[in-house]
Amino acid sequence: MKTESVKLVYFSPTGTTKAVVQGIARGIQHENVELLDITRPDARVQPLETSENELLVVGVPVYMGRVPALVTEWLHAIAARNTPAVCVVVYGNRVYDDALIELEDILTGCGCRPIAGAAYIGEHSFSTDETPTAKDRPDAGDLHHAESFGRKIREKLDAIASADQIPDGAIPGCRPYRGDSKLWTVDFIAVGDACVRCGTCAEVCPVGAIDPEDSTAIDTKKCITCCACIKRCPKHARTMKPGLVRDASLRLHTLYSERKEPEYFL
Ligand SMILES: Cc1cc2nc3c(=O)[nH]c(=O)nc-3n(C[C@H](O)[C@H](O)[C@H](O)COP(=O)(O)O)c2cc1C
Repeated sequence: MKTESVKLVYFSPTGTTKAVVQGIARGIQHENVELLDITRPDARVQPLETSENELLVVGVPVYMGRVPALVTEWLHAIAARNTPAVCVVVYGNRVYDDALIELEDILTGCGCRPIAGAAYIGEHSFSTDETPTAKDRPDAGDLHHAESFGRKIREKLDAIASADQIPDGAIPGCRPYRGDSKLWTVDFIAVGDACVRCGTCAEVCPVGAIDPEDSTAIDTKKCITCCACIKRCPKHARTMKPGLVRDASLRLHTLYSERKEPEYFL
């Protein structure tokens, strides 16, 4: 089937999900690719409308084995009409549990026809230089895999005349979903003297939890512990205080150091 465009939709506070879906898009090789980055709160105001003539690629990170609760409302509101869709989850080398089938269910529920799914590995949000987990992933091998997955999606689309011919259910998973969509409410970010109040942290925060005028003022009720502000601080002024998140970082580093590989389902 012919598609007029590919829409790449992603939520990606620390950039690994974005890198993966862009890799997939390179493999799909469509001349008309539109990016819809829903990481920032202002990008999740307008609902998305799509038609049968488009291919939707939706990528989210795995949070506690689930699709991040923060984006489910926006995803549920997508207005699709038989739109072929690719479901992509990116996880930090621990587990993705049922996040992929959850994403498939959400997209099916709003009128999409899932054509493929994949789980990739990205550097864990809680990874630090001292306790790295899946450091620098997706790496060249992962991105090569993503491009090859993209080519396979294209071949699958080329082999059918319309979205009605997409066969059901290649994506594995259980219902009710494992994992827990409830995140921690925790005061875990230390701001050091190197901070120059440039405001980058507030800009990259996906939930508006940081005061743009005072980067030490963090609303812990809004914070989703994504660590974008830590990882993207140009002065490396933000670190983890001792406690829940730093302990988790050490635990992940200790227990999940064995490299996992991407998987796709077509
Ligand atoms: C609150 C939270 C929960 C997470 N839960 C999981 C998980 O259950 N399994 C896992 O392997 N990685 C987990 N991660 C790690 C992210 O899925 C991973 O780092 C991903 O690559 C981040 O995507 P991004 O770079 O697009 O933000 C979690 C990260 C955060 C912030």
